[in-house]
Amino acid sequence: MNVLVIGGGNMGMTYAEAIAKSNFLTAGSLMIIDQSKEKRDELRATGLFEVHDQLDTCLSRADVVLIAVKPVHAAALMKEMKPLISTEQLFVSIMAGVTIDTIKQGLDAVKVVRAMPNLPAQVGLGMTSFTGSDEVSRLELAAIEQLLDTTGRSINLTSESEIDASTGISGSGPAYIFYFMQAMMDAALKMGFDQHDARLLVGQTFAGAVELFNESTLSPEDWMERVASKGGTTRAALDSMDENNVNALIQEAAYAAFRRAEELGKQTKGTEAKDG
Ligand SMILES: NC(=O)C1=CN([C@@H]2O[C@H](COP(=O)(O)OP(=O)(O)OC[C@H]3O[C@@H](n4cnc5c(N)ncnc54)[C@H](OP(=O)(O)O)[C@@H]3O)[C@@H](O)[C@H]2O)C=CC1
Ligand SMILES: O=C(O)[C@@H]1CCC=N1
Repeated sequence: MNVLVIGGGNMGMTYAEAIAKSNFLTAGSLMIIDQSKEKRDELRATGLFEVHDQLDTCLSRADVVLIAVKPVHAAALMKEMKPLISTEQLFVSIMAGVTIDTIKQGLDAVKVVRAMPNLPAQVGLGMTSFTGSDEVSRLELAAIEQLLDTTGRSINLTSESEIDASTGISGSGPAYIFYFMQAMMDAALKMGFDQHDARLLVGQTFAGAVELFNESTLSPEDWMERVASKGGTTRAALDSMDENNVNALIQEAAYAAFRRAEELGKQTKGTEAKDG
């Protein structure tokens, strides 16, 4: 199977590296293209894949095409791709919000998988949700699942609305964790720790808590109870968060991302995306 990744930014590069380092493809069957010369030089320096400057040297050779450009660039890219593709090819888009119908129409393609990965894919701990158009066979979907799993774990969802929802949880989610970490680091710095120690205290606390959660079937709430002694320090912190409605605010943030994914879907329908 020949795979072409279009867009060698954060996610495209991550996928290309993960696929190249896995045993999923035979040597020489992974190609990547980016519009920026600087990115192409960076990609060539890895020595892991064939790097292309032009679609006409690589697109028609690909069985699977992974589209990893920003939603705002989708329309222009699809216009460029359309004369070069065939209906046998399978297109996997990781663009937030951009719907399967938009891609089918934009490319005149039939086999489309829409996927939503996340950045921890860079360290093999990615979480990707995906769904395919009716024309994608079970066998093809299973092969795509294997491809996506080179970056971590995946979940096959049944509707695009669930893909938009998962964008608000796992796609954008790593940034919420970093937001929380930044707030904890800010507090540590205010308490007098230096940058190095604040980073260690926060990083190891997150790593430990996540490990406990993943190694058990307990809920986060159960774990909170195990940390909080009656009348103790943790209860003071948790009460403060509850009084300030932090849970509701985090949920609202996740919904904001979900709604933005839906908006991007509408904006990219048949026209150029406005932003994103
Ligand atoms: N970052 C993340 O955590 C996640 C991102 N995504 C999705 O992944 C996609 C990519 O995001 P990300 O990697 O962060 O974005 P980046 O901007 O880092 O990467 C996109 C790359 O594609 C290049 N590009 C744009 N148009 C073309 C074209 N026509 N042909 C070839 N290359 C092109 C861009 O070049 P230039 O810089 O010159 O524009 C850029 O190098 C987005 O659609 C996003 O929604 C999904 C989940 C998580
Ligand atoms: O912020 C974004 O639009 C992309 C999609 C999910 C994570 N990053």
